[in-house]
Amino acid sequence: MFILGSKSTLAPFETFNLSLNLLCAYLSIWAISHVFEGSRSHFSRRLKNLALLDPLTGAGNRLSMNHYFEVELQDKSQLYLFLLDLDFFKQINDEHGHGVGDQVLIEVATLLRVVLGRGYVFRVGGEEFALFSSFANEEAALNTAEQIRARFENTTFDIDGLAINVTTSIGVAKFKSTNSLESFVNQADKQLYKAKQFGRNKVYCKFKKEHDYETVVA
Ligand SMILES: Nc1nc2c(ncn2[C@@H]2O[C@H](COP(=O)(O)OP(=O)(O)OP(=O)(O)O)[C@@H](O)[C@H]2O)c(=O)[nH]1
Repeated sequence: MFILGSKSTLAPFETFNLSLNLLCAYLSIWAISHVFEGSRSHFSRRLKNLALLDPLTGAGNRLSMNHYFEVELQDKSQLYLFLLDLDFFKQINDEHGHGVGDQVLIEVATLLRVVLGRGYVFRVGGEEFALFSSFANEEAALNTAEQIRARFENTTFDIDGLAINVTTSIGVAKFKSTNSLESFVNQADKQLYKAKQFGRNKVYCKFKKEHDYETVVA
């Protein structure tokens, strides 16, 4: 009580000095914590990217596909999955080397993002990609898958002066309310298998009648 009630014995200059010191200390702590917080969030972003992105192509990996499907995606009612695999990719590696193969994969991922537009691209295997997007109906989904197939057929990648052509086989699946991610992927995988089996550079899906393939799909 005595101390609280006592008059300050500090001279005005000392009071000013003390306030200045306190202000400096406060600003220093603020600046340090600010820098620390900045680098902490930078590293946490980098860690997240390392965990969720394929380091070669920058596309999402399997883990981010799971997160996207299970957590982020709210409305799956019009969802379609294109499972896309490059045809005879081993030949590119064998003929031009793994480095060129890597560059092709980077170009492929970029082209997929461009052609798909709104939608998500994940690299789920060496030369296999999973594309998720919503469409108004089956025809629209199939048309887009076919456009992607045709785009690859008509694109020549320039890799360090080498002209590289690669085609794709695509299996398409439409989401059903009973689907888990695994069963959804399996559904598309069955169609991809058919596309490979029946000649590659093709789009297959369950909801398209077999006889239509001759006319619509290459
Ligand atoms: N350059 C490169 N090649 C990869 C990578 N991951 C997988 N591969 C190669 O992809 C090739 C896949 O070969 P296969 O499974 O025989 O498939 P494919 O030659 O595309 O033939 P189909 O799929 O049957 O049309 C192998 O040569 C793998 O080494 C990668 O990250 N970089």
